[in-house]
Amino acid sequence: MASSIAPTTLTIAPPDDWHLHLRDGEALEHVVAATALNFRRAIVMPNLKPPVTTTEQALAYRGRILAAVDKACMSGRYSEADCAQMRQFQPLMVLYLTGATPADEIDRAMVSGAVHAVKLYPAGATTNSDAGVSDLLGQCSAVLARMQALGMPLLVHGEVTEAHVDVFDREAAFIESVMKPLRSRFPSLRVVFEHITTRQAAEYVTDHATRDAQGRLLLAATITPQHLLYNRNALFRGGLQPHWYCLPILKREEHRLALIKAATSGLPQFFLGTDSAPHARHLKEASCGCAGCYSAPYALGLYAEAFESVGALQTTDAFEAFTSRNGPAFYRLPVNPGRFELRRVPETVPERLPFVTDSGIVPLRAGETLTWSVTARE
Ligand SMILES: NC(=O)N[C@@H](CC(=O)O)C(=O)O
Ligand SMILES: [Zn+2]
Ligand SMILES: [Zn+2]
Repeated sequence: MASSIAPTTLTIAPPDDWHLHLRDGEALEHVVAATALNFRRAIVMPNLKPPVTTTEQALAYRGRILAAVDKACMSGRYSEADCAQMRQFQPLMVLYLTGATPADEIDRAMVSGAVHAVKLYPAGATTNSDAGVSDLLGQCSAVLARMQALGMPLLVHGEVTEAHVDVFDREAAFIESVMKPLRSRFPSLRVVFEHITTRQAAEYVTDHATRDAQGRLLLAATITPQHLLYNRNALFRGGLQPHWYCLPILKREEHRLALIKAATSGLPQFFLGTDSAPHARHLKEASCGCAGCYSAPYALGLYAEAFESVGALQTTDAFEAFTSRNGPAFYRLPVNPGRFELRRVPETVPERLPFVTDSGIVPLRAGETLTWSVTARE
C-alpha cells in the first residue's frame, strides 16, 4: 500500500526558525548565511554582549544582520540562486528583558514593527544571561502588564537557577515556581516556552495552551533538533562530548520521547526553533566549555530524521505544521509563499566549518551522514 512506502520527497511551505542565535561582529556574515538560505524568517535572540535591551539597539542589530546577508552574497561564496534565497530572509527582532526595562520600551517596540517579542533570561541560567532577571514578578510586573495589554509575546528560557536544584530538574522546577505564577497573574500574556526539553514541559504546553477571545493561542513552545534526536547519553558517549552540551541540557530518554510526541502531534502550539548557537571550537573544547549547539545549516534534515524515526513522515502534514505553519500562526504572520523540497539524498556534515576564528565551528552531527537534504528552495 502506498501509505506504507517510505517517502522520498517532502514538499513544504518555506520554513522559519523561531529561536536562533546569530551573534554579531565578524561571525555574523558567516552565521547568518546558513539560516538565510534555509529559513525565510527567524526570531533572533538578543543575548549579545552587551545585550539588546532597547528598540533602538534591536533596529541597529537588524541593520547589521541585513548588511551581513549582503556581504555574504557579495563574497562570491554563494551561487546567484542561493543569494536570491538569502536576500528574502527577514530577521524578527527580540528585546532582552532586564529588571530595569521600562514599560514604555514595549510601546516603542510595538510601534517599530520590527520587534516581535521580549526574552526572559533568568540571571545566570545560560550564555550571556548575567544581565537577566532575578525576580520576574517582583522586578518586571509593569512591563509584563504592558506586554499583556499590547499583545507582545514573552519568550522564556525556562530554567530556575538556584544552586540546590539539580541541573536536570531546572526546567520542571521552573514550571512550578515561575511559569504557573506568571500565567496566573497575567492570564492573557502571550508566552513561548523556548527550547523545551522535558516531559513536564511538553505536557504543560499540551494541556495549558489557552486561547484569547478571538481563539488565538496564548502559549506555545519551540523544540530543538538535538533534544528530539538525543538523550543525555550523547554527552558522555566514549568520553566527554562538549559539542552536545547546550542549555537546557539534554535529558533522559523518557523526555526525548515526550518531545517527539509533542513535535509530531500536529498540535498548533509546537513549532521549530533550532536554538542554533555557534561557539568557536576552542571555546567548547575547553576546561569550561560554552553551552550551545550549532545546527542551522543542517537543521531541516535533522528534524526530518527525528520525524521519520517515529513514522511521522507518511504524510507531510505534521512536519509542515511544525516547520512552516504553526509558528506563523502563533506570531500572527502569514505562512511564507513558495515551497521547499527535501529529498532522501545523503549529505555528510563537515567536521568543522572554517569560520569565526581559526579554530572554526564544529556543527551538530559533525562528520556524520544525514538521510535528508534540502534539494529545492522556491
Ligand atoms: N542554548 C544554549 O546552550 N546556548 C545559547 C543560549 C540559550 O539559548 O540558552 C547561546 O547563546 O549560546
Ligand atoms: Zn535559552
Ligand atoms: Zn537559545
